[in-house]
Amino acid sequence: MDTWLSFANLTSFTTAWFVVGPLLATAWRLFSSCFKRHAKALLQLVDTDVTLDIVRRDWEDSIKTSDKYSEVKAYLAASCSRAARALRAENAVQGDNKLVLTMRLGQEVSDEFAGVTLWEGQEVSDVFKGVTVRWASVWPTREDSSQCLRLTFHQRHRDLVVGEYLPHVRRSDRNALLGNRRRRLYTNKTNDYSSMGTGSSNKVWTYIDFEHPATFDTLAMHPEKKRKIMDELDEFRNSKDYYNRIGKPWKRGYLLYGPPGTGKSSMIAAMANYLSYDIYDIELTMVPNNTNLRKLFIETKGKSIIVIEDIDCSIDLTSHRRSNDTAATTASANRKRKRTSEMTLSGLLNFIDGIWSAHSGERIIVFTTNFVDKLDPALIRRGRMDMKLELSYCGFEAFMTLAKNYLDVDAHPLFGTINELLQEVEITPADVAECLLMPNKERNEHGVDVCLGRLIDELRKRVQLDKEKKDDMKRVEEELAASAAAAGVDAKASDGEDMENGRRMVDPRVIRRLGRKETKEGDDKVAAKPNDNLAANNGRTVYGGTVDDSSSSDHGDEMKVGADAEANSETDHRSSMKANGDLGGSRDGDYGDDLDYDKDDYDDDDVSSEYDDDDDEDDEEFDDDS
Ligand SMILES: Nc1ncnc2c1ncn2[C@@H]1O[C@H](COP(=O)(O)OP(=O)(O)OP(=O)(O)O)[C@@H](O)[C@H]1O
Repeated sequence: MDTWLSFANLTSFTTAWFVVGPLLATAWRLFSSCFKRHAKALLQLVDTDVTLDIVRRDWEDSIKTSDKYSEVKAYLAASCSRAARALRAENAVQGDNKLVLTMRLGQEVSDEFAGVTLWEGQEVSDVFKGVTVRWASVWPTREDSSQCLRLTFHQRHRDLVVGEYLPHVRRSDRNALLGNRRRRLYTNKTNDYSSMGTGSSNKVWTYIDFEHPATFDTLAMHPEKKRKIMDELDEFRNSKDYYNRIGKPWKRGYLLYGPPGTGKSSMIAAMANYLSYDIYDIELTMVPNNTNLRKLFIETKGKSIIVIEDIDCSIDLTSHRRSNDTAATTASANRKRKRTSEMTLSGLLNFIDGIWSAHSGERIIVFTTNFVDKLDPALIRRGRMDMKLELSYCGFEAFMTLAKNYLDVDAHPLFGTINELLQEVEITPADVAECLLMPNKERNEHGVDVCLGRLIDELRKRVQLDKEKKDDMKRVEEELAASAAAAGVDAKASDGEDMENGRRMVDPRVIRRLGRKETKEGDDKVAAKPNDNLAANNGRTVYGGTVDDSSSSDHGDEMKVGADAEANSETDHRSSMKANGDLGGSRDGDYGDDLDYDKDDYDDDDVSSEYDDDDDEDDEEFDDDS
């Protein structure tokens, strides 16, 4: 009976459970969803914070760290040393042994603004117009792959934070933010980074501290010119609104040109030190194509100087636009072109002032060259290169700066002599500086006299050599003219043309005739080559393509065979004159037969090995276009 009763109870309980269970479950579901809804509303009443993420990259496949991320990071880095526990030490400006502490990402940091700091453990808040905000650095997680700086603030301050605080952070001057952090000198990595991903390890630039001590004070140039450059730089850095108004990217282009040793690199260093900008020194020959160049430019930051030195050697800036101008193409240029990349002039121009140029705030682009005439006019046209600055030989004003820097003298009885000599000869500031360098052993009361005396000796030597060069030049011209007249060719027709860097080219027909050696008609291929590109340069008679200006201190009494100055097949100028001298007694119209070449110096093997290097275009260059 009991068993039956308990069985009946169990059955009714089970039945009841089957009926009541679902009802209970439904009721619970209703209750919990209702509770959750209200709990959420309740929570919102309690938790009033809003978070705003400043992400490192605006979208997944962005190739650039976003500007706002960099700006906020710089803003935070400036004040982190007071709050963050993980710091990074950077060198302070030169001469200052202190370290600049900046934030290491991954730490909660706080910021102080308007003089009030609320500090609570790791969380110090920035107070802006009485409103407190907090910052944190957030690393990517499995759910969210973006790295960001997270700003937390009360929701009722949303308008103030978004409308005023964030613009304030972004506007803050980076110089003030980074305090006296040392400037950086960036250079491009050598790898092909067009295929790189977007991770932070895939950086296209590497850098070192920029420690060049040149300033406008130490730069030797005319004070007025110097003042003008400094004024322009000041105007540029304060012209953000102006550039916005006229709809131009906030950038400025400088072309620095002049002979080696006249201070182009020193000028760039002085500009960077004056503006407190970083320098990005682009080695164009390491950039395989335009895609890589784009990546490089995009990864530069504002407040920087982008430098491309010796632009004429880095990229072929002439042939694309002047394919017919074969005469200006030299053998060495052709070789360099072979080495260079698929990067083009138009690719470069695109980054100077194309649609890619307008990013990341103010920047200065500087090109340097020793040969301004070689550059494509498109590259240096107005608007693209805002200022073309010639750095030239040392004048008296520039010398005075060097004397002050090197010898600490403002006046000296020898200055008058130096002034006179400087007007007679060309000497670079680098060469003057060399004379004024005072070794330890000379540092006594006569040291200044010794250095100035050394400079005067050097200047006098150059005056004498210049005179000799001019005499030689005159004689060569007379001899060429006489030879040409005898050959029935108008030597003046094309000579005097300034084909390259002031070098005088002589009518190729004269050259061909002068150079022909034991040749039959139509068979002058090898024999004519040594002389095909004879050029007279300041008294030097040069066979081949390029005159190396740096060898001008060799004072010109030389004859060279070869495509460029690296060719060391030099011989005494006098022997070349011998060849020319024999021309005078040559037979009518056939000077080649009478040429008395020194076989050792003009051995065919030497000649052909010189020319083997050249490509077809070189031959074109030497073609007689008559
Ligand atoms: N205008 C100048 N003022 C002060 N120093 C100078 C000047 N020009 C040259 N010098 C001295 O000569 C050295 C070489 O100068 P710098 O490298 O600036 O010349 P550059 O024109 O850039 O030469 P290059 O074309 O060969 O690169 C400098 O370290 C500096 O000591």
